[in-house]
Amino acid sequence: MKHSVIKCEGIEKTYGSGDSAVLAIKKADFEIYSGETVALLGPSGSGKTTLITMIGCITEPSGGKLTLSGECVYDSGWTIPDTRKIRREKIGFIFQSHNLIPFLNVRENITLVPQMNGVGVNEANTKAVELLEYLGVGDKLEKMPSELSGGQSQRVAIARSLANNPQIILADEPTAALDSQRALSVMELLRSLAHEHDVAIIVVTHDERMLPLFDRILRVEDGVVLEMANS
Ligand SMILES: Nc1ncnc2c1ncn2[C@@H]1O[C@H](COP(=O)(O)OP(=O)(O)OP(=O)(O)O)[C@@H](O)[C@H]1O
Repeated sequence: MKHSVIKCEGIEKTYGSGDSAVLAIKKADFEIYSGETVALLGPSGSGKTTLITMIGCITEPSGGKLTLSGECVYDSGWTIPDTRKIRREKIGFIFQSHNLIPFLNVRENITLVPQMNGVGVNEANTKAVELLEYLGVGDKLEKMPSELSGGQSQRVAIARSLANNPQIILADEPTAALDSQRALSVMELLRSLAHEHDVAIIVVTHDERMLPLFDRILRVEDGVVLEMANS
């Protein structure tokens, strides 16, 4: 059954203060459920990165309330002692450039966070193999990031984001560096992941061709978050 994974109530963000203050996100109210894929659209500077980094407990909001999988994490201030713990346990991040650690091989890149969370080496390795196979790059386990193509790196980055069994995946233009065929297959993969594993996925994208693959579309205009009809 669907349950609420991300709940924003009047979440907002102002950078700076006084004359130089920038109101990057104006009181946003929305809820995202397990299994949903949500596109986050909007022009450059409209506030998309600010919004997903607040949801990812990286950027501290300036006000409102944020609840992740039923746990209130921000209510006019962080309500949890360690935001890193929430990130490690609940959230997977995928960035525009894959951000793999260059001096660790694929397996080590994927097992790093689970091991920090206390998962044993063998269990973490088994999971890494499983994920890479699921993502079609099972043969890259012992390769270094420099030996992978762009599409393969992005698949490994997706495997890494899934290694801690997150309830939420936040992706900032994950397909920007890929040609349209590979971009489409990465997006299809994310979509089936959401549906099969009940993960909520938010993807910042500028690519209109991807929109039919999303369940919902949110648009940020000048800091205002709006729900759009997905036709
Ligand atoms: N650390 C910061 N300090 C001050 N202002 C900031 C900071 N980060 C972002 N801003 C401002 O907040 C607004 C929203 O920025 P944000 O990066 O969230 O937009 P975006 O929609 O992600 O843009 P893009 O598509 O170009 O990445 C912009 O006016 C930006 O200049």
